[in-house]
Amino acid sequence: MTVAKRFRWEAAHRLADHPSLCRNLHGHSYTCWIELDGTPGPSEMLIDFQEVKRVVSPLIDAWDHCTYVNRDDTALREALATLGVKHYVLDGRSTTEALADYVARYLCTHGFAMLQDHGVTAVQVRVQETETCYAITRATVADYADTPAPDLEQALVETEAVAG
Ligand SMILES: Nc1nc2c(c(=O)[nH]1)N=C([C@H](O)[C@H](O)COP(=O)(O)OP(=O)(O)OP(=O)(O)O)CN2
Ligand SMILES: [Zn+2]
Repeated sequence: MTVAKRFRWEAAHRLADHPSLCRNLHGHSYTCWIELDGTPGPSEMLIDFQEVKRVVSPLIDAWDHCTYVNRDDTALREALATLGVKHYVLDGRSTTEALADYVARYLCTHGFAMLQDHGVTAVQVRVQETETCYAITRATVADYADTPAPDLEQALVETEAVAG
């Protein structure tokens, strides 16, 4: 059985080393489908969608109306700091693939016990960046037992003046 929950957020980013338009700062209305695989128990519910939302929402809230910035992109980091606007520092490029992997890692680490308790064995995360492109990553929950959980507080830079 596979069940799925959708999330949405708005964010800006750039791929600084991209040979074409994507090197410019631009924005996307991101959509993310999280699919969870397992066998429902006597409750006829594999996992309550609200539990998935409880785990993933802090990440989506951190990402909504942020600018993703690569830790190595010092020019953009300085500009964002000067402007005092919300941004989220990634240890690499803000590609659709990287964001899908990040969501999967976030869910499978912060939600590890919850997923195991409900017998969720695997997740698929699909992040859609534009109408014409998306990335899907597949993760086996048991593989994340010793994986460090992403730390939102370290990655999110938000000034009081712009916090929602
Ligand atoms: N494999 C990847 N390729 C590209 C990524 C990515 O994350 N993974 N990202 C970009 C850019 O961020 C861009 O925003 C999206 O690119 P693209 O699909 O080319 O966008 P367009 O709106 O120009 O696409 P249309 O062809 O007009 O639909 C680039 N590549
Ligand atoms: Zn883009």
